[in-house]
Amino acid sequence: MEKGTSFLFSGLTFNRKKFSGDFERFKEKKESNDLLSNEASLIESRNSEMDEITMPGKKRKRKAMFSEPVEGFNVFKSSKSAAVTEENNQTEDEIAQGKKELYRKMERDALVRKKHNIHTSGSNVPSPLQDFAELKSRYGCKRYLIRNFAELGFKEPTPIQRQAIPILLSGRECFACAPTGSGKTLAFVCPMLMKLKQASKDGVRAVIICPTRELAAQTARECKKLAKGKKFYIKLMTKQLVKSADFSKLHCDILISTPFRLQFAIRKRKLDLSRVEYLVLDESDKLFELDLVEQVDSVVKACSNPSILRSLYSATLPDSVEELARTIMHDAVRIIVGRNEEGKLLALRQTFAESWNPPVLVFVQNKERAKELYRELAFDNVRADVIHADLSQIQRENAVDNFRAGKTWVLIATDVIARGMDFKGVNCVINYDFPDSAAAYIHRIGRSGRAGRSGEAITLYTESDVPFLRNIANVMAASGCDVPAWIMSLPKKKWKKHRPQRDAILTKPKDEEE
Ligand SMILES: Nc1ncnc2c1ncn2[C@@H]1O[C@H](COP(=O)(O)OP(=O)(O)OP(=O)(O)O)[C@@H](O)[C@H]1O
Repeated sequence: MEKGTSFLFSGLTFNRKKFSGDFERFKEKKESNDLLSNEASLIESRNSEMDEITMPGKKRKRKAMFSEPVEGFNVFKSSKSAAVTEENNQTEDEIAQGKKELYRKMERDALVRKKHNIHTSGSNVPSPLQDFAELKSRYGCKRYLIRNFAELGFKEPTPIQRQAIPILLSGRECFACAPTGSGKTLAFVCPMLMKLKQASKDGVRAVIICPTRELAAQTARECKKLAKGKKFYIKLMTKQLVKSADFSKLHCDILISTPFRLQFAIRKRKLDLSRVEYLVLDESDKLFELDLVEQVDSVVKACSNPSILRSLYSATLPDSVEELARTIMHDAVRIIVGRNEEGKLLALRQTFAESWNPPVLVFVQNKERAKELYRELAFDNVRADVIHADLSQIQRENAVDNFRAGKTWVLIATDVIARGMDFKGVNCVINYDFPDSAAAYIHRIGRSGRAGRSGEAITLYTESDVPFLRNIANVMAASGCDVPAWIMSLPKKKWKKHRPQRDAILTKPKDEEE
């Protein structure tokens, strides 16, 4: 999955002739984009200064410089001294100053990305947000939105919000991979509200497609909360609406729907999506699965406005999704946030904060990780306990007794220590660390729903586990799970005790450790 293909969407292969229409429209957008603040415009104009400085008649040179992946400090790798020409009227000092400022900005951006574990690829990626206040200073964000963030208790943007919002506000398309619960909804709703500015009666202007009705309803609720105080027409495509609305008269700024209902409305009810300016595909990995992809495709086609801005969000980014994304997007930026271990902790926290059904048994790879996870959950007031090999037999038995008696709701364990222990009435098993064999997987999930009761099993995985996903797919399918098609199409791999080196389970930044 991680390809290190930093030149993805970089524009190196951009065919100007073929996409001349798009090229023109991006140019237009840039000129008419009145949301860009002074600072952003300054950056834009500086970039175009560099454009002129480095490349009169030498476009490749400029591309090499701006296509470099802006990650870590690699940004300076290919920065070459600029050629000075007679054609521009700048002095060498001015050019040097401009370059210096540009490098400073790139360094600042790289630091923010590094701190928040944001990885981007694509050309000329807009700077990530340092805080919500920048939305106002850089993009002229209206007060109601900032006020709503404060009322909802959002103090600072989450990593995906830091990077996706400026990209979309700069008129660029993006596809983003960020863990569950990382605030993706706000990441696409905020720029949408800012760009739409105010309610209009010009037909549907923005569409958000979600794979399930529940998610669509939740997104509509979030959207309304974020738009509070501003009269936008935000509509959820309910069964009622799809059957009875007169779509020719429907006032709708933002329409949120499943692909099925949208496709139905387009085909049978003459819903016109030709004016849609923003299209969001949420949970795109699910949307691109076989049973939905055709419906999604017809919606994407119906959104025929040539100036449309598309963005795509997902908690996983399998190659198949990335390939499909590429077919519908132009010069998009790829954002990957909080990959791996960090994402797992976030997902677990969200599960415990939202909907869960204790008692829950959580499996990790070794005793060190069991202790680390226990320390993290202890902060969240989750009634958790842990059993590991450093505890005495009595301590372990007490932990299990408390779990059985309902005094603790979450028990963290390793495979070894859990072997032979009877955990009756476990409602959910969470494989926090991917099992190291199919037998371990069966053993773990067999702990839930015993004696005829139904149970739930959640398995979290990171990139290093992906090659082994297929190995548990059959067991998942046999226990009634809907296994995504892309997992079924992976090759089976020999297990060889899959216990990868994982980052520690730790939310405290490393530089704060004593
Ligand atoms: N900047 C923020 N600060 C604090 N909380 C936030 C912020 N942005 C969003 N949230 C909250 O975080 C929670 C998760 O957000 P959201 O549902 O958008 O995540 P998600 O990435 O879309 O997850 P999922 O994949 O499950 O849909 C929500 O309760 C939301 O209100």
